[in-house]
Amino acid sequence: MKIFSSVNDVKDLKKLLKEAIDFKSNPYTHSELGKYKTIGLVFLNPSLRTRISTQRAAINLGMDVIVMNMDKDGWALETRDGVVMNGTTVEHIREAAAVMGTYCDILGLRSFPKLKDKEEDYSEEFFNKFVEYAKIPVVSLESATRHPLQSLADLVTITESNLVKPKVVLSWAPHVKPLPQAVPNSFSEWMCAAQELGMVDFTIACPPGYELCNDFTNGATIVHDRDEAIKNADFIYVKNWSSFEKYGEILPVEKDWMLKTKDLENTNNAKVMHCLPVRRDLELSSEILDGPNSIVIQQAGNRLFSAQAVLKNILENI
Ligand SMILES: NCCC[C@H](NC(=O)CCC(=O)O)C(=O)O
Ligand SMILES: NC(=O)OP(=O)(O)O
Repeated sequence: MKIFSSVNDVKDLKKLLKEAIDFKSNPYTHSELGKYKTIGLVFLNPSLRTRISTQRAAINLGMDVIVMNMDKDGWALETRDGVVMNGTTVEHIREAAAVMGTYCDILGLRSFPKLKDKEEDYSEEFFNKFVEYAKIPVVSLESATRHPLQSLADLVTITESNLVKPKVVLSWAPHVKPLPQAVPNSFSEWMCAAQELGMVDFTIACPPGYELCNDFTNGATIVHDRDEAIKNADFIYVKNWSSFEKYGEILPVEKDWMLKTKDLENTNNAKVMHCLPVRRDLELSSEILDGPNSIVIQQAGNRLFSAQAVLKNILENI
């Protein structure tokens, strides 16, 4: 593996899952693999889980880690070609990515979408340019349209339950801010791939107008009635996202979509997931987060072993 930006970069999904699960019981089996290798983690947006789990994953593999908070500590980046840089941007991504590529063996990049221009965000222009100019392996730490390290950890969490073909429901949740579609797109893409392998049964529940881009939902059952969708569910993945159709907008929603304990009555005692950070009692009720059905901490814990499996695969190819 040279680039990790989506499920399409994974040759053998079941093998990668097994590697992640194996690292959970034996984190130091490859502690020499990354000796004298350095990963640079470049953040254009905030992060808690991705930052720390990827650092720890690299350390477990014997790597050195450099973190660059580009948004706070770097020069303002220009991404457009052919412009005279007489405004606020100081350094072009052509030089910035190329230079970081000479200092590191692997780079990780977090860059959220701007949510203004659908075409610009969905072309993954920023991530792709970074890959092109860095000229070394790059791992997505969440890009404009996907969050593959999160989705791998999500699939690890579902797989380690050992349920046979569990019913998994991605359930839209309310929020006060327009959030990216990256997490739900990516979760859906990975669940659709897992469904093709017979591993899960996958449904998306969202209010009308909140349907995700078709490119990510191939094979998913899509419904607008949340209560119907979660009947007999084994896992409910709660997440807010802004509208794809009316790009980046928050649309009026009739019903109360925040999941509460009583909503779990007709489920198969569903485990509740969320990528975090979560806004309590806005996106998800505290009674669920603090109750026995929440597995959000276990899910976040699996970020470490998922990142480790991905870095192992990249290190084996450089
Ligand atoms: N990396 C995990 C999710 C990141 C982002 N959440 C946020 O921006 C939350 C912001 C807030 O709640 O104000 C998202 O949903 O894509
Ligand atoms: N879930 C997740 O990616 O969290 P951070 O944004 O804190 O990294």
